[in-house]
Amino acid sequence: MNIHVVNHPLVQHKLGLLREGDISTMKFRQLTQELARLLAYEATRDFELEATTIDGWCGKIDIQQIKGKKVTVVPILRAGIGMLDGVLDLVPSAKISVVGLARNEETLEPVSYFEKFVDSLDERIAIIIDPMLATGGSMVATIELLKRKGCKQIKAVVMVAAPEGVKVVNDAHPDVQLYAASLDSHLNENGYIIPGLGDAGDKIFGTKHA
Ligand SMILES: O=P(O)(O)OC[C@H]1O[C@H](OP(=O)(O)OP(=O)(O)O)[C@H](O)[C@@H]1O
Ligand SMILES: O=c1cc[nH]c(=O)[nH]1
Ligand SMILES: [Mg+2]
Repeated sequence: MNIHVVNHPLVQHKLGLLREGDISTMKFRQLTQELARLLAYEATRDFELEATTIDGWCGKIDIQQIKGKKVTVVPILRAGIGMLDGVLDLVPSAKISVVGLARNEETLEPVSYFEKFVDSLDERIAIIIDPMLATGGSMVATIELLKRKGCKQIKAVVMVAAPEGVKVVNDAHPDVQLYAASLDSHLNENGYIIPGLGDAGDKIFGTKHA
């Protein structure tokens, strides 16, 4: 299975806290931001550097800077918004493209309701963010929208992934690199990740039901 599971102690500790059954909206949101920041750190690890010379305090000095490529962060609505500020903390100049998808609760198919992309996607690295990769339907739909717009380099950062969804994404788009805090056990009969987090969108937005 082609997925990079980030085993850093901070990531695993925060993920454990996130799994608490009756977690508050505030705590879930805060931990989601913190995890997003740590996962973004890993997902940007292979960004290319180039040498350049600047005027330092003691004269010319050689420094390293990230090479040319521009970044677009792509939150999948709604839940992906919960990770956005954490990722932008590390890539503050990134432009934001938005994809609105909601899973039909019976068919589990993603239903599209919004999309707005930044320009020059053929020159950008796209970092898709969504807390949950379950059947993989929403992720594949987003990757396909980006590729149709010319995007050639795509990474996807999720907090929790199910093996079923990872396989679907790997099979359809083997070029897309996946990053997660956990590869969980399986999906239940309602398409929820086990042990998972429950409904991440509801928990981030405070619409969670009893
Ligand atoms: O891998 P999949 O089976 O497609 O499921 C994952 C999707 O489901 C959730 O969103 P949801 O549709 O609940 O919408 P929300 O973010 O508005 O809560 C989640 O945030 C993903 O986008
Ligand atoms: O477990 C899941 C599956 C889909 N969406 C969620 O928010 N959680
Ligand atoms: Mg969604």
